[in-house]
Amino acid sequence: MGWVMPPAIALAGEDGKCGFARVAKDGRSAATINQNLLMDATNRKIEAARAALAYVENGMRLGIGTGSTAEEFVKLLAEKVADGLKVTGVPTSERTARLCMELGIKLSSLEETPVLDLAIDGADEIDPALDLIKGGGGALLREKIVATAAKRLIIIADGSKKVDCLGAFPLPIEVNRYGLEVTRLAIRRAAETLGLQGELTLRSGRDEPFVTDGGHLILDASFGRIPDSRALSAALVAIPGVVEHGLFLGLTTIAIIAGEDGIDVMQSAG
Ligand SMILES: O=C(CO)[C@H](O)[C@H](O)COP(=O)(O)O
Repeated sequence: MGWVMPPAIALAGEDGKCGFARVAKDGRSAATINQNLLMDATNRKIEAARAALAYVENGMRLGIGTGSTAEEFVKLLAEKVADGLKVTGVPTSERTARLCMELGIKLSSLEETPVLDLAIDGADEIDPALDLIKGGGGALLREKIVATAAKRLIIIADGSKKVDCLGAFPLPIEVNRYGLEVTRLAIRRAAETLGLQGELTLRSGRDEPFVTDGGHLILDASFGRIPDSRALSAALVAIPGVVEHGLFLGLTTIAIIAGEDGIDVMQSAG
């Protein structure tokens, strides 16, 4: 599951000051407004997913992402499949595989289908160069392998995912269980060398701690701002206990972002 949290809302209090109040000036409760914000975000995810469908052609080998936005895409894709579209999907997680199977989308594996025409996935953050933070749903390793197997990667998201600089969303780092504390220290040292500081939190889940489809753990790194994502990426992959990290650099072909003013389609310069 992605980090789908309603943003905290600042409502006008009785004294007219901006602050958190239980009832807005127009009488709507915070719960109602939060519900509406969630609905807006969901509708935008659906619109981005619908726009991505236009890139799917009959016979395609398709990488299928993980998370709430990717799931909206899966539901729309399943409708097209029911109408006769033929695609072969390669899922990026067990969760996505289950949904595809429930909805009748034919699946394959990367062993059988190592080259994909297109991958479609969500993201936690997207910067102006279309570099990403991914892995809020814990599927970053398979997502990155699938994205790399695909000739094109289309990212679908609602406008809240757009950032000027990556890093406000905690960076997921998938690590081996063995030597966890050694790896944590090595990540901290590597980050500090690059001027980055912040908590490295072991992700918890229904099973404690959260365990990825590959059987690994996730450390979420709250750096706040990552000015040089390429240097951080290189430093992280050099640490033996790091399996993969959620910086997706230079992989995105197109980002489809649904915001307040409609859909923005951004193409990578590369
Ligand atoms: O990287 C991911 C999963 O590992 C997701 O694509 C990312 O977390 C976005 O999720 P959502 O669409 O639910 O906001």
